[in-house]
Order: sequence, then structure tokens, then C-alpha cells
Amino acid sequence: MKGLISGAIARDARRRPIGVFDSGVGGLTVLRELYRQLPNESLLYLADTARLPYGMRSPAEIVQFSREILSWMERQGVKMVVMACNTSSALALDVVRAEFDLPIVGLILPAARVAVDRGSRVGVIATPITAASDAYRRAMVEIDPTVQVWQVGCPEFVPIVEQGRLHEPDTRAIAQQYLEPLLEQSIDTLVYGCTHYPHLAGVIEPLLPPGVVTIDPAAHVVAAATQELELLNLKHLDQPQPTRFCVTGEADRFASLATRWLGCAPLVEQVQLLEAETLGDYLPIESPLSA
Ligand SMILES: N[C@@H](CCC(=O)O)C(=O)O
Repeated sequence: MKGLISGAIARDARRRPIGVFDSGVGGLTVLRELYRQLPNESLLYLADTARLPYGMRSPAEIVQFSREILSWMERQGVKMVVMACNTSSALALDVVRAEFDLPIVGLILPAARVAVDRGSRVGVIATPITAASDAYRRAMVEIDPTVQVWQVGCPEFVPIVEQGRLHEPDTRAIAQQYLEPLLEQSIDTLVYGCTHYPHLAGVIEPLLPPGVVTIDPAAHVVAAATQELELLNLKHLDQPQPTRFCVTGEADRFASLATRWLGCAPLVEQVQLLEAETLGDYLPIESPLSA
């Protein structure tokens, strides 16, 4: 009898969704890889659009946002959380891992492993706060002390992606300006250190000299998540539920932007991250992009 009950509990645990979060549409680059590598998993995607861009926040705010998101994910019954946001992975992963009883997978280490494997002069483009945290350089040097790493903060890229300005003429000039200090160092590898940036690959890649390899961490974070699911015996093997898309900002705005990358219009719910009783202490922070 006991065996039957624990078998049912394990089946139920495997059926639960994987929570995936980012500040906006950047995490869709990770979602796309989850569909490709883990087609049987049900997914819950949260975009904290009311508070983006994360890259201009303070480290303390990023930690607080991650805590709020993890608590909300826990209440939704997820079995694992994939941080589809480098900024949260760089600033908050260790804190939330210590505070929550959930497997949490971050982007930096899986991407750093691949970067040192592929190159010896590595450029990282990231949000200003991720670049300032030095998380990518520290992770790579720990694996291979001989690797050389240059990190550049690119404050304009997330607003460009979130406002759908990918093909405007100054986008190329802005990209060129961000890449210049890296190209001056003759990098052989470029890491997209923000999940929004692979959406700009069409602008960035033509600016790179031949031979420079680009690394999109999405494939590697999903490989790390797969390993963890297998280790914990949490991999789901039957049909998944449709993906649930949630945002903290305007649902319609996210839906129309996300359609471009998902190939169809998602059904998007607006959610409140905090429970009603804690809302009294909550000061919503306006996104500079919502004006
Ligand atoms: N997707 C982003 C967060 C971007 C932002 O809101 O600044 C990251 O990977 O860091």
C-alpha cells in the first residue's frame, strides 16, 4: 500500500510544471529551448514586466524580486524553477537557493562552462548590473584560470527589444558601440549574457569578425535543468499541459510582443505576486518603460 501511495506521489510530482521567469520577453529564448529539449514538460512562464528593466535596478531589489517570484512559483506548485534571467542568476541565485526548498537552475554556470570550453578570449554582453557583478568572469576563471574575460554593460538593448525597435537604424549603431571594446581585445567568443540579446542576433552577428563564436546560454541552462530532473527522477514523460503565461504588467502588451517569437498569440494572465495580506507593505515600483 505504502509503495502504491509513494508511486502516486512521485507521478504527481513529475506532472507539476517547471516555472520559468524573466523580467520580460528575454526568457522566451529559454522557453524555446525547453520546448525543444523537454517537450513533455508543462511550463509556467512569468514575466515581471511591471518592473523591467531589471538591469538598471540595485542588487537588493533583484534579490527581493527573485524572492517574491520564488514564493509565488512555490504557491503555483512548480517542481523546479529555471531562472531565464541572467541578472537574477548573477545577483540572487545563491540567496534563493538557500531560502527555498525547490531545485533552482541558473544561467551563469552552464554558460561559463561552455564559454571556457570554446574560447580563451571571451567577451560578455550583459545588463549593466550583471556586468558590474563580475559573475561571468568569476565563474569562468574558477573553471579555467587562464581564460581572459571582458564584460560590457549594454543598457539600451533591453528597452530596444521590449519596445520592438529591433530594426530601427540606430539599433545597429548602438550595437556597434557596445561591441567595440570587445572587438578591440580580439575576442574569439561572445556570450549573450542577457536572455533578451539573442533576439538581437540578426543585428549583432553581422558586426562580428569571422571566426568569433557566439554562445546563447539558453541551450545550456536547459541541458543543466534536464540533468537535474533526471537526477531527482522528476522528468515528465506523458503529454504536457499548455504553457501558462503570466505577467505582472499589461497582458496585451506582452502578448503582442511575444507573438513574434512564439509564432502564435499566447493567452496571457496578469498576476499579483504577493498574497493579499502582504500587499499592505507592498510599494509597486513603476517600470520606466510603461510610461
Ligand atoms: N533578461 C534579462 C533581464 C533584462 C532586464 O530586465 O534588464 C537578463 O537575462 O538579465
